[in-house]
Amino acid sequence: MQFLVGRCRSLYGIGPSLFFSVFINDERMAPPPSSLPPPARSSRATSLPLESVVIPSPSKPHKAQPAEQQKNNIKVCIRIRPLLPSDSLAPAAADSPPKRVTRSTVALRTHTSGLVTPVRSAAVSKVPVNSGASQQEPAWLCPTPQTIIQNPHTKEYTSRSDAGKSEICYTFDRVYGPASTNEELYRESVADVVKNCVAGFHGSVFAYGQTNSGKTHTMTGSRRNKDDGVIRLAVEDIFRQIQNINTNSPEQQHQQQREYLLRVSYLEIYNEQIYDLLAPQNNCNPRFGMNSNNLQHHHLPPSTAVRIFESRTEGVQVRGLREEIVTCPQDVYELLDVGDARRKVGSTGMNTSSSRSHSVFRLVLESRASSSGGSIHKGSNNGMPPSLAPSSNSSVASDADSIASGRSSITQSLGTAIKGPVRISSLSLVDLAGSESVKATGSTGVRQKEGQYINKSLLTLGHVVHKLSEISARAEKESNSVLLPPKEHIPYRDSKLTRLLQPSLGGNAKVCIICNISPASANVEESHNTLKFGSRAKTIQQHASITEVADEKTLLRSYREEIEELKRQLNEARKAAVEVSGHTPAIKEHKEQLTGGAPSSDEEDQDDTHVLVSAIRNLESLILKAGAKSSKKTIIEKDSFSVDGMEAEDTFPSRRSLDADLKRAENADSGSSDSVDITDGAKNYSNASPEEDDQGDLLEELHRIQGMLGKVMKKRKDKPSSSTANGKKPTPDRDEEVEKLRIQLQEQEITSTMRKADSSFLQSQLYEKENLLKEVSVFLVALEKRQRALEQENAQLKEDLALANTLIKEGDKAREELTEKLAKAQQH
Ligand SMILES: Nc1ncnc2c1ncn2[C@@H]1O[C@H](COP(=O)(O)OP(=O)(O)OP(=O)(O)O)[C@@H](O)[C@H]1O
Repeated sequence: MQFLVGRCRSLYGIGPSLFFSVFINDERMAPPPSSLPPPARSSRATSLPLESVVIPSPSKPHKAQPAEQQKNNIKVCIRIRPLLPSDSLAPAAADSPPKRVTRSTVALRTHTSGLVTPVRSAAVSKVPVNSGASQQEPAWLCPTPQTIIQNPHTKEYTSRSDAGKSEICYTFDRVYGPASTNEELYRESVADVVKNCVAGFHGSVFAYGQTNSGKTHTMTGSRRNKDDGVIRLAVEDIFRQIQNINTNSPEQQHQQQREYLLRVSYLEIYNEQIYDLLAPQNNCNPRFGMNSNNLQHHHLPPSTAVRIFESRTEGVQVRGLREEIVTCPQDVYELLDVGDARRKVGSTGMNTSSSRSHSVFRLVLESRASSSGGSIHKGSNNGMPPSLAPSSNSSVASDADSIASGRSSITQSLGTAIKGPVRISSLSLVDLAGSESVKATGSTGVRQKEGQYINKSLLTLGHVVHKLSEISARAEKESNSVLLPPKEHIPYRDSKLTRLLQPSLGGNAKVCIICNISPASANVEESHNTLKFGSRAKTIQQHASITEVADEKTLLRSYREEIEELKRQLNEARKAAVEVSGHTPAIKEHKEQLTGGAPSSDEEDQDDTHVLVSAIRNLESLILKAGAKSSKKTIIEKDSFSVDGMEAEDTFPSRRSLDADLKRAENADSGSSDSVDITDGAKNYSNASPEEDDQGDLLEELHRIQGMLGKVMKKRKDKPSSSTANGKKPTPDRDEEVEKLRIQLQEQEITSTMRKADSSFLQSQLYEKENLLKEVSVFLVALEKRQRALEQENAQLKEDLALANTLIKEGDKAREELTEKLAKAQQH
């Protein structure tokens, strides 16, 4: 299995028009590509739209899953946090007079699993329970791992609407008690969504609940206590799963070998504005020099506002949102640190570090079968294609040869693989801000305003869930499967939160909703609301399907093709150089005489080739071999990264080590003053605005290598012949002729390489312009139509006006006549 990664980030979107969703059972695989409908558009991969991140949108109505299966696509679990000392100090609790509730015959037992059960037979003395947190009883009991009931001792805290009911028992997929751990919750409730996501299904995990109920603790965990939250556990799990895919039996291995490309984004919705938590600002790009040590809140620039919009063809998109390509958990953790530090947090009367925004961390996985027939992995280099074999300094020529000879086998095997469908899935991990009452939090001013925005968006989420559950219930009643999108209006557009979550709630994702509740009796009413929300969400029926893209519009494929093209170019250049300068023994001999054994230009050329080979290897190294074990939470950064996966990469090389590797390859050639400025891209990158960055940093990477290729050619052209440099007379005509030929050839190579680079660049430009033109012409047509309609309206209005004027005149005349008549009559 391979793992395809990149060192640059990209803003990048793929419109659903280019997608098709293939309904398949969870266990079954998608139909073969041949049965897939043709792509809506096709173009070179390099001309991908780079300006927006597409939120996977609900698929078009398609054949429905059986209702039972649809229900299983949404899992709801409850988590009760432990009682905190602050619970007794919360304003709501403080507001209510301490009630002397006495225990009678029911005692509680907290099991090691966190389950809290009543022990009915126990004789318990009567003690007040609301006189302090330590003496408080939890307001909730979990008689079974799936049920939750309110502690009968806290009935007086129940709202009037629920008070009449004898015992409200809620049932969920799983209820976690106060002693439960993040890891346990992850393993039992979330891991399945993540597993499915690696298999190609979209997935979403939400933490929902009132403020101070433990959502952030669940999703983010506590670094201080080394207690990872769901997000980190999911990230680690995804990488582990990708690695482990190869550890199956050889037969399965053959079927399952896939390469993956992962990218992440992180946003927050604060006061109904979307902010990019990973946006680089003021040279503070997370990719350059940012590490967890300098992530003090006050050192970080604020996040950047981005825009959400929805088009009929492209679905929900976030324009300007940054996506980072990641190669190992460590990469993701660094980004998470950046985002978490930027997220808006404030102190309220209920929570000293209350999230003031909803956050959405999103991981997109592109994957495809890495070979068809497995030929890509067969060969002499431990089963790897020659181009992926490890190299040493002494094997420059053989490396280049490897690249050359590997070409045919790669293009053969990739020829089919590149054309194969690319599977795209996303995992959204959402930490919602908590609902809060002004009375309970005691918020004023900014905090109060934030609270209003939070409540409003959560209210809309509640409406959406309510509507969806109604639709599902009706469909079930009619024993129909739900067809999406439903015809009824669902108020997704009423808040940014629901617009963003639309694909997860009304789309085709597998969802896990974690409802966090507080154990404090003062919060019983809010907890009931949360449980009701969870119960409703549980009834939603949801499709889950794998999305596969048949055309070229994926980052994965675009990357692959560019690498192949680069290798081809290098191979051509090298072959030509060998033909001219190295392969005629007589010339070689003569040159040796002239140079007296000093390094010849051939050797220098070989050095250049080595630089190129290293550079290409760096690109190639973006294709990582997985399959080896990664030690838990310990991702070792390797200084030099071998691209041979069979040489046991015990871990994923981090983006930083890849960067360093590439830099080394670049620096190896830094002596020349006429060098193509290969660092420009990086400089521009760190200073560029997100919009500028949109223009394909990935391609920049590839073009950089192309630039290096050009540079080597140029150097060869400019370089005086080695014999001259050596102070020996370049007498023989033959040698001059050879030199001349060499120069001519190099010129041709340069021209051809540049042309190819230009052509690919121009092609992408052309495509963009064409698209723009299309949009403009559509707009113009609409405008013209509108103009014609307006002109017609205008003409009609003129006619009406003329008519009205005539009528007025006639009226005036009639009035005058009447006036005259009246005057006459009066005279008489
Ligand atoms: N399972 C748990 N174990 C220990 N402490 C917890 C647990 N869950 C929550 N807490 C603690 O409870 C407090 C509130 O948790 P947290 O900030 O995660 O709540 P929240 O629901 O995210 O609140 P808000 O919506 O205001 O951001 C924190 O001090 C946190 O450490």
